Amino acid sequence: MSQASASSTELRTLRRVYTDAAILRALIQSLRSQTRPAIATLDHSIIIAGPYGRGRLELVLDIIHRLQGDILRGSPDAKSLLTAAQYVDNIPDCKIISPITPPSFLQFKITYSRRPFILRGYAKNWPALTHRPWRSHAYLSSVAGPGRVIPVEVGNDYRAEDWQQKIMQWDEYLTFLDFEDRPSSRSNSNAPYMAQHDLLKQFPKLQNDIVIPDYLYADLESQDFPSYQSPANEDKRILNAWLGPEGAVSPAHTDPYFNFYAQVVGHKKVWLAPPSISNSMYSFAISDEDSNNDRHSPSSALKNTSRVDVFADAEDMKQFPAFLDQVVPVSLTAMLSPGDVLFFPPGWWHAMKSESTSFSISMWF
Ligand SMILES: O=C(O)CCC(=O)C(=O)O
Ligand SMILES: [Fe+2]
Repeated sequence: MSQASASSTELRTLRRVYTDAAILRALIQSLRSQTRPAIATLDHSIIIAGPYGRGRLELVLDIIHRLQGDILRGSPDAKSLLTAAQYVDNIPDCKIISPITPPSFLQFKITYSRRPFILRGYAKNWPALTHRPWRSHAYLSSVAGPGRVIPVEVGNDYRAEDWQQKIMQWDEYLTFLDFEDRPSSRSNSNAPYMAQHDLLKQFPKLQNDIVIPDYLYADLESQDFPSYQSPANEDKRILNAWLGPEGAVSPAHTDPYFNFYAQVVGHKKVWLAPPSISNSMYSFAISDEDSNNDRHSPSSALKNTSRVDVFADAEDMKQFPAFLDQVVPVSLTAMLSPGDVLFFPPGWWHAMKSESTSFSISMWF
């Protein structure tokens, strides 16, 4: 190594140490309610150090955005800042999906709808997050009334052999989950997952608790997305609820719709990759072509689902070299907190993992 490159390595190390020290300092300041000094500390890391390090710019901007939200709301939300910070090294080699301020209807229609983005806190004033809280067991039980049943998924995730769908009592299901007003003493990570279910149709009172974003009426130019399909119902949109325990996973897959995905309760880790890398996703469709006589040949329902566990360590992904080479460098990730809304276009690969009891609403259009 030459003298010159040794010193540029040192410089990079210094910039990285400065950046990480600034992030830690800002978090401590925010915990002491020194919100403006915390923003200044983070700005220093941008001005002086770059900031340097994988995902650090996105993280610094995200924390600033949240701190500014705290100033506007007048209350520091140190917990959500810590969640963002803890997250940074969770999934290596992924960029963080940019959080942006809400675009205008036209900006969304013309440019923003082409790529994933996150609107932090966009849904924070929904009744579901304020006075009719979906984080309350008592409220969720009351909107249903007694005797109601719902479909749940049991087993690791829908690729596993022991995976099944069952119908169970809504009230019984709620007792498996930790809610703010009824913390359960037992670990709930083996509870079933109520995934992709039109709960709002079943319990219509819940429809008053959310607000459909205007963006859903943007009538997007879908020819740029070859896999796009218009939802085949009158509303031209499909709403689904996703309620599950910590650890509930949806493996990487694609859907043919645009998606606004709102996080209402708890935290959810999301992973995304663009349609262009589909050939490196080891989907079950490709495995069907490769092996003629696979007795576990999955049904065509899995052809848009990957065999790779995208949340696993790189070590466990060695059997999927094209994924490591082609997908990992372009994949994106984020942690959604209550009130955050994620957007992504049709054909984008996505996987989700609940970090706590989590309740989300997807809006396909
Ligand atoms: O929340 C999840 O587990 C998956 C959500 C999803 O796949 C979707 O909204 O299309
Ligand atoms: Fe999906």
